[in-house]
Amino acid sequence: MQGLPVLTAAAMRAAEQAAFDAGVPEYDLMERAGAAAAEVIWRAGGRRETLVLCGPGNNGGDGFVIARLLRGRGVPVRVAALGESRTESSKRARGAWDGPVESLADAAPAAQLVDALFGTGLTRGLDEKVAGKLDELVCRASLSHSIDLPSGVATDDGALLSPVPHFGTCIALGALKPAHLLHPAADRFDRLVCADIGIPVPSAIHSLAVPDLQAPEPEAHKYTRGLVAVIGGGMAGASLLAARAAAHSGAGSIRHFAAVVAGSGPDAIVHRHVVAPADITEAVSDKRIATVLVGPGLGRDEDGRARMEAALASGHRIVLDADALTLLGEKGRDAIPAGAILTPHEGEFVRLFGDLPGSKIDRALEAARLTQAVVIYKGPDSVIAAPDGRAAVTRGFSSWLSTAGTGDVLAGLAAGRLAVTGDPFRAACEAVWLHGEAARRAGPAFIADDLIGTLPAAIASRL
Ligand SMILES: NC(=O)C1=CN([C@@H]2O[C@H](COP(=O)(O)OP(=O)(O)OC[C@H]3O[C@@H](n4cnc5c(N)ncnc54)[C@H](OP(=O)(O)O)[C@@H]3O)[C@@H](O)[C@H]2O)[C@@H](O)CC1
Ligand SMILES: [K+]
Repeated sequence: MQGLPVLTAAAMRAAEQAAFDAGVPEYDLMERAGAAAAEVIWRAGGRRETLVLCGPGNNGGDGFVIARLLRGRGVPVRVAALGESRTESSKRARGAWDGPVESLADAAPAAQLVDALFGTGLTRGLDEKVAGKLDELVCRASLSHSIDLPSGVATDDGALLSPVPHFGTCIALGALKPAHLLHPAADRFDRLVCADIGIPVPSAIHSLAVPDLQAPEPEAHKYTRGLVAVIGGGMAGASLLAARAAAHSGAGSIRHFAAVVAGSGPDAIVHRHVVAPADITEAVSDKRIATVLVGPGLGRDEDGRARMEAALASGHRIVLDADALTLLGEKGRDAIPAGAILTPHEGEFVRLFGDLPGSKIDRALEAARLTQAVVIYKGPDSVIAAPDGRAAVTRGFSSWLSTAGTGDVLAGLAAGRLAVTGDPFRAACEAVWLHGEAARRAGPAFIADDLIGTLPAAIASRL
């Protein structure tokens, strides 16, 4: 279950170099990249009048190849360049274009715009005039495509180095780059297409794959399918929401221990009103428990702390969320057991790990390495990172997920899938995907409870 590989600029250059070393002529790669991108543009735009903007590097070289191939298909194409071509391959591609080359500053808009100004070689923001001209031309086109990356984004962390217009399509070449998935760059285009350029692109980082799920074995019973214990505190609504998500995750049996009496929940969940933290110890001593979830509705007081300690001491596989993460931030992350799943949002992440350097992917991977836990670093671009260096990054999930209680649902799903699979990274990836798919099916303006209702259909779609 792998998504598309994600490579940094340096990793992509290394993959290209390996191809050159294996005998692939350098210019061939540019022709392949240009041909793959031209195909995508042709399918979208047909014979629409097209303006291709070409920068000084190899991204610009791709642009010249695209222009030539589209013209060969009868598309009326104009080319506008930002200065001279500086690399050998881009000079060759420019030489093979036998039409005129306008200057970018003077270029008039066209119905279709192709941005081949800068790709992975961009090291600083675009000049104000260039950024302004690009914005104008993109806004005046009815179709716009950025080649490899929208010009102005930082390849490796998704930052905007200068203002970047909003493109219709981004055509990634050879592999995804972090900026295709990480915000704010990932929000600068609607549609993402990854064009194959025929070279191996090895990476431990992928876009989040659509999972393959299995129905229970014929001999399965409620314990073999996984018993999840959800430990709540004084705010039983949050832990009940998590328990309900776990109950619809595929796990076989759910127990919910809250310090206060929860509102009505499905009778299939065993609810127990457990007030004294010592009684939590007894409640989680059942050897049949596959996974413990602690955090949603826990509270950050002494009582919450004692309940979390009891959960940690149980020795079961554990998912730590919400208040448990904040309490661990105070207690020290050494208390996190190896093999746990952590589900921090931005604030909880910083409280636990401080200001780690690098992209969101780098930070998630470092957090996973430090704790030997699987980290679901939540946000519009959630990153799931494993201690062994694997990571999966989401794209395009519903922005309606930014509502109260959805984190509790995700935590319950993670606990449920961990109980089913016994594999923290796989469970975390499946949970995040199911959460996003349940949200897609719930449509706009849903509340967290609605996700419980769409979960069975989300699961059914992957059986
Ligand atoms: N390698 C391959 O074979 C293949 C690569 N492929 C393609 O190559 C792309 C990477 O190409 P690339 O490395 O040449 O970098 P690119 O993004 O074109 O720009 C670098 C140039 O821009 C300049 N520059 C930077 N910032 C600037 C600024 N703000 N304002 C002005 N100038 C600025 C910088 O100059 P310098 O920083 O040295 O001053 C340099 O001249 C990649 O995304 C993909 O599209 C595909 O064809 C597949 C085969
Ligand atoms: K570009």
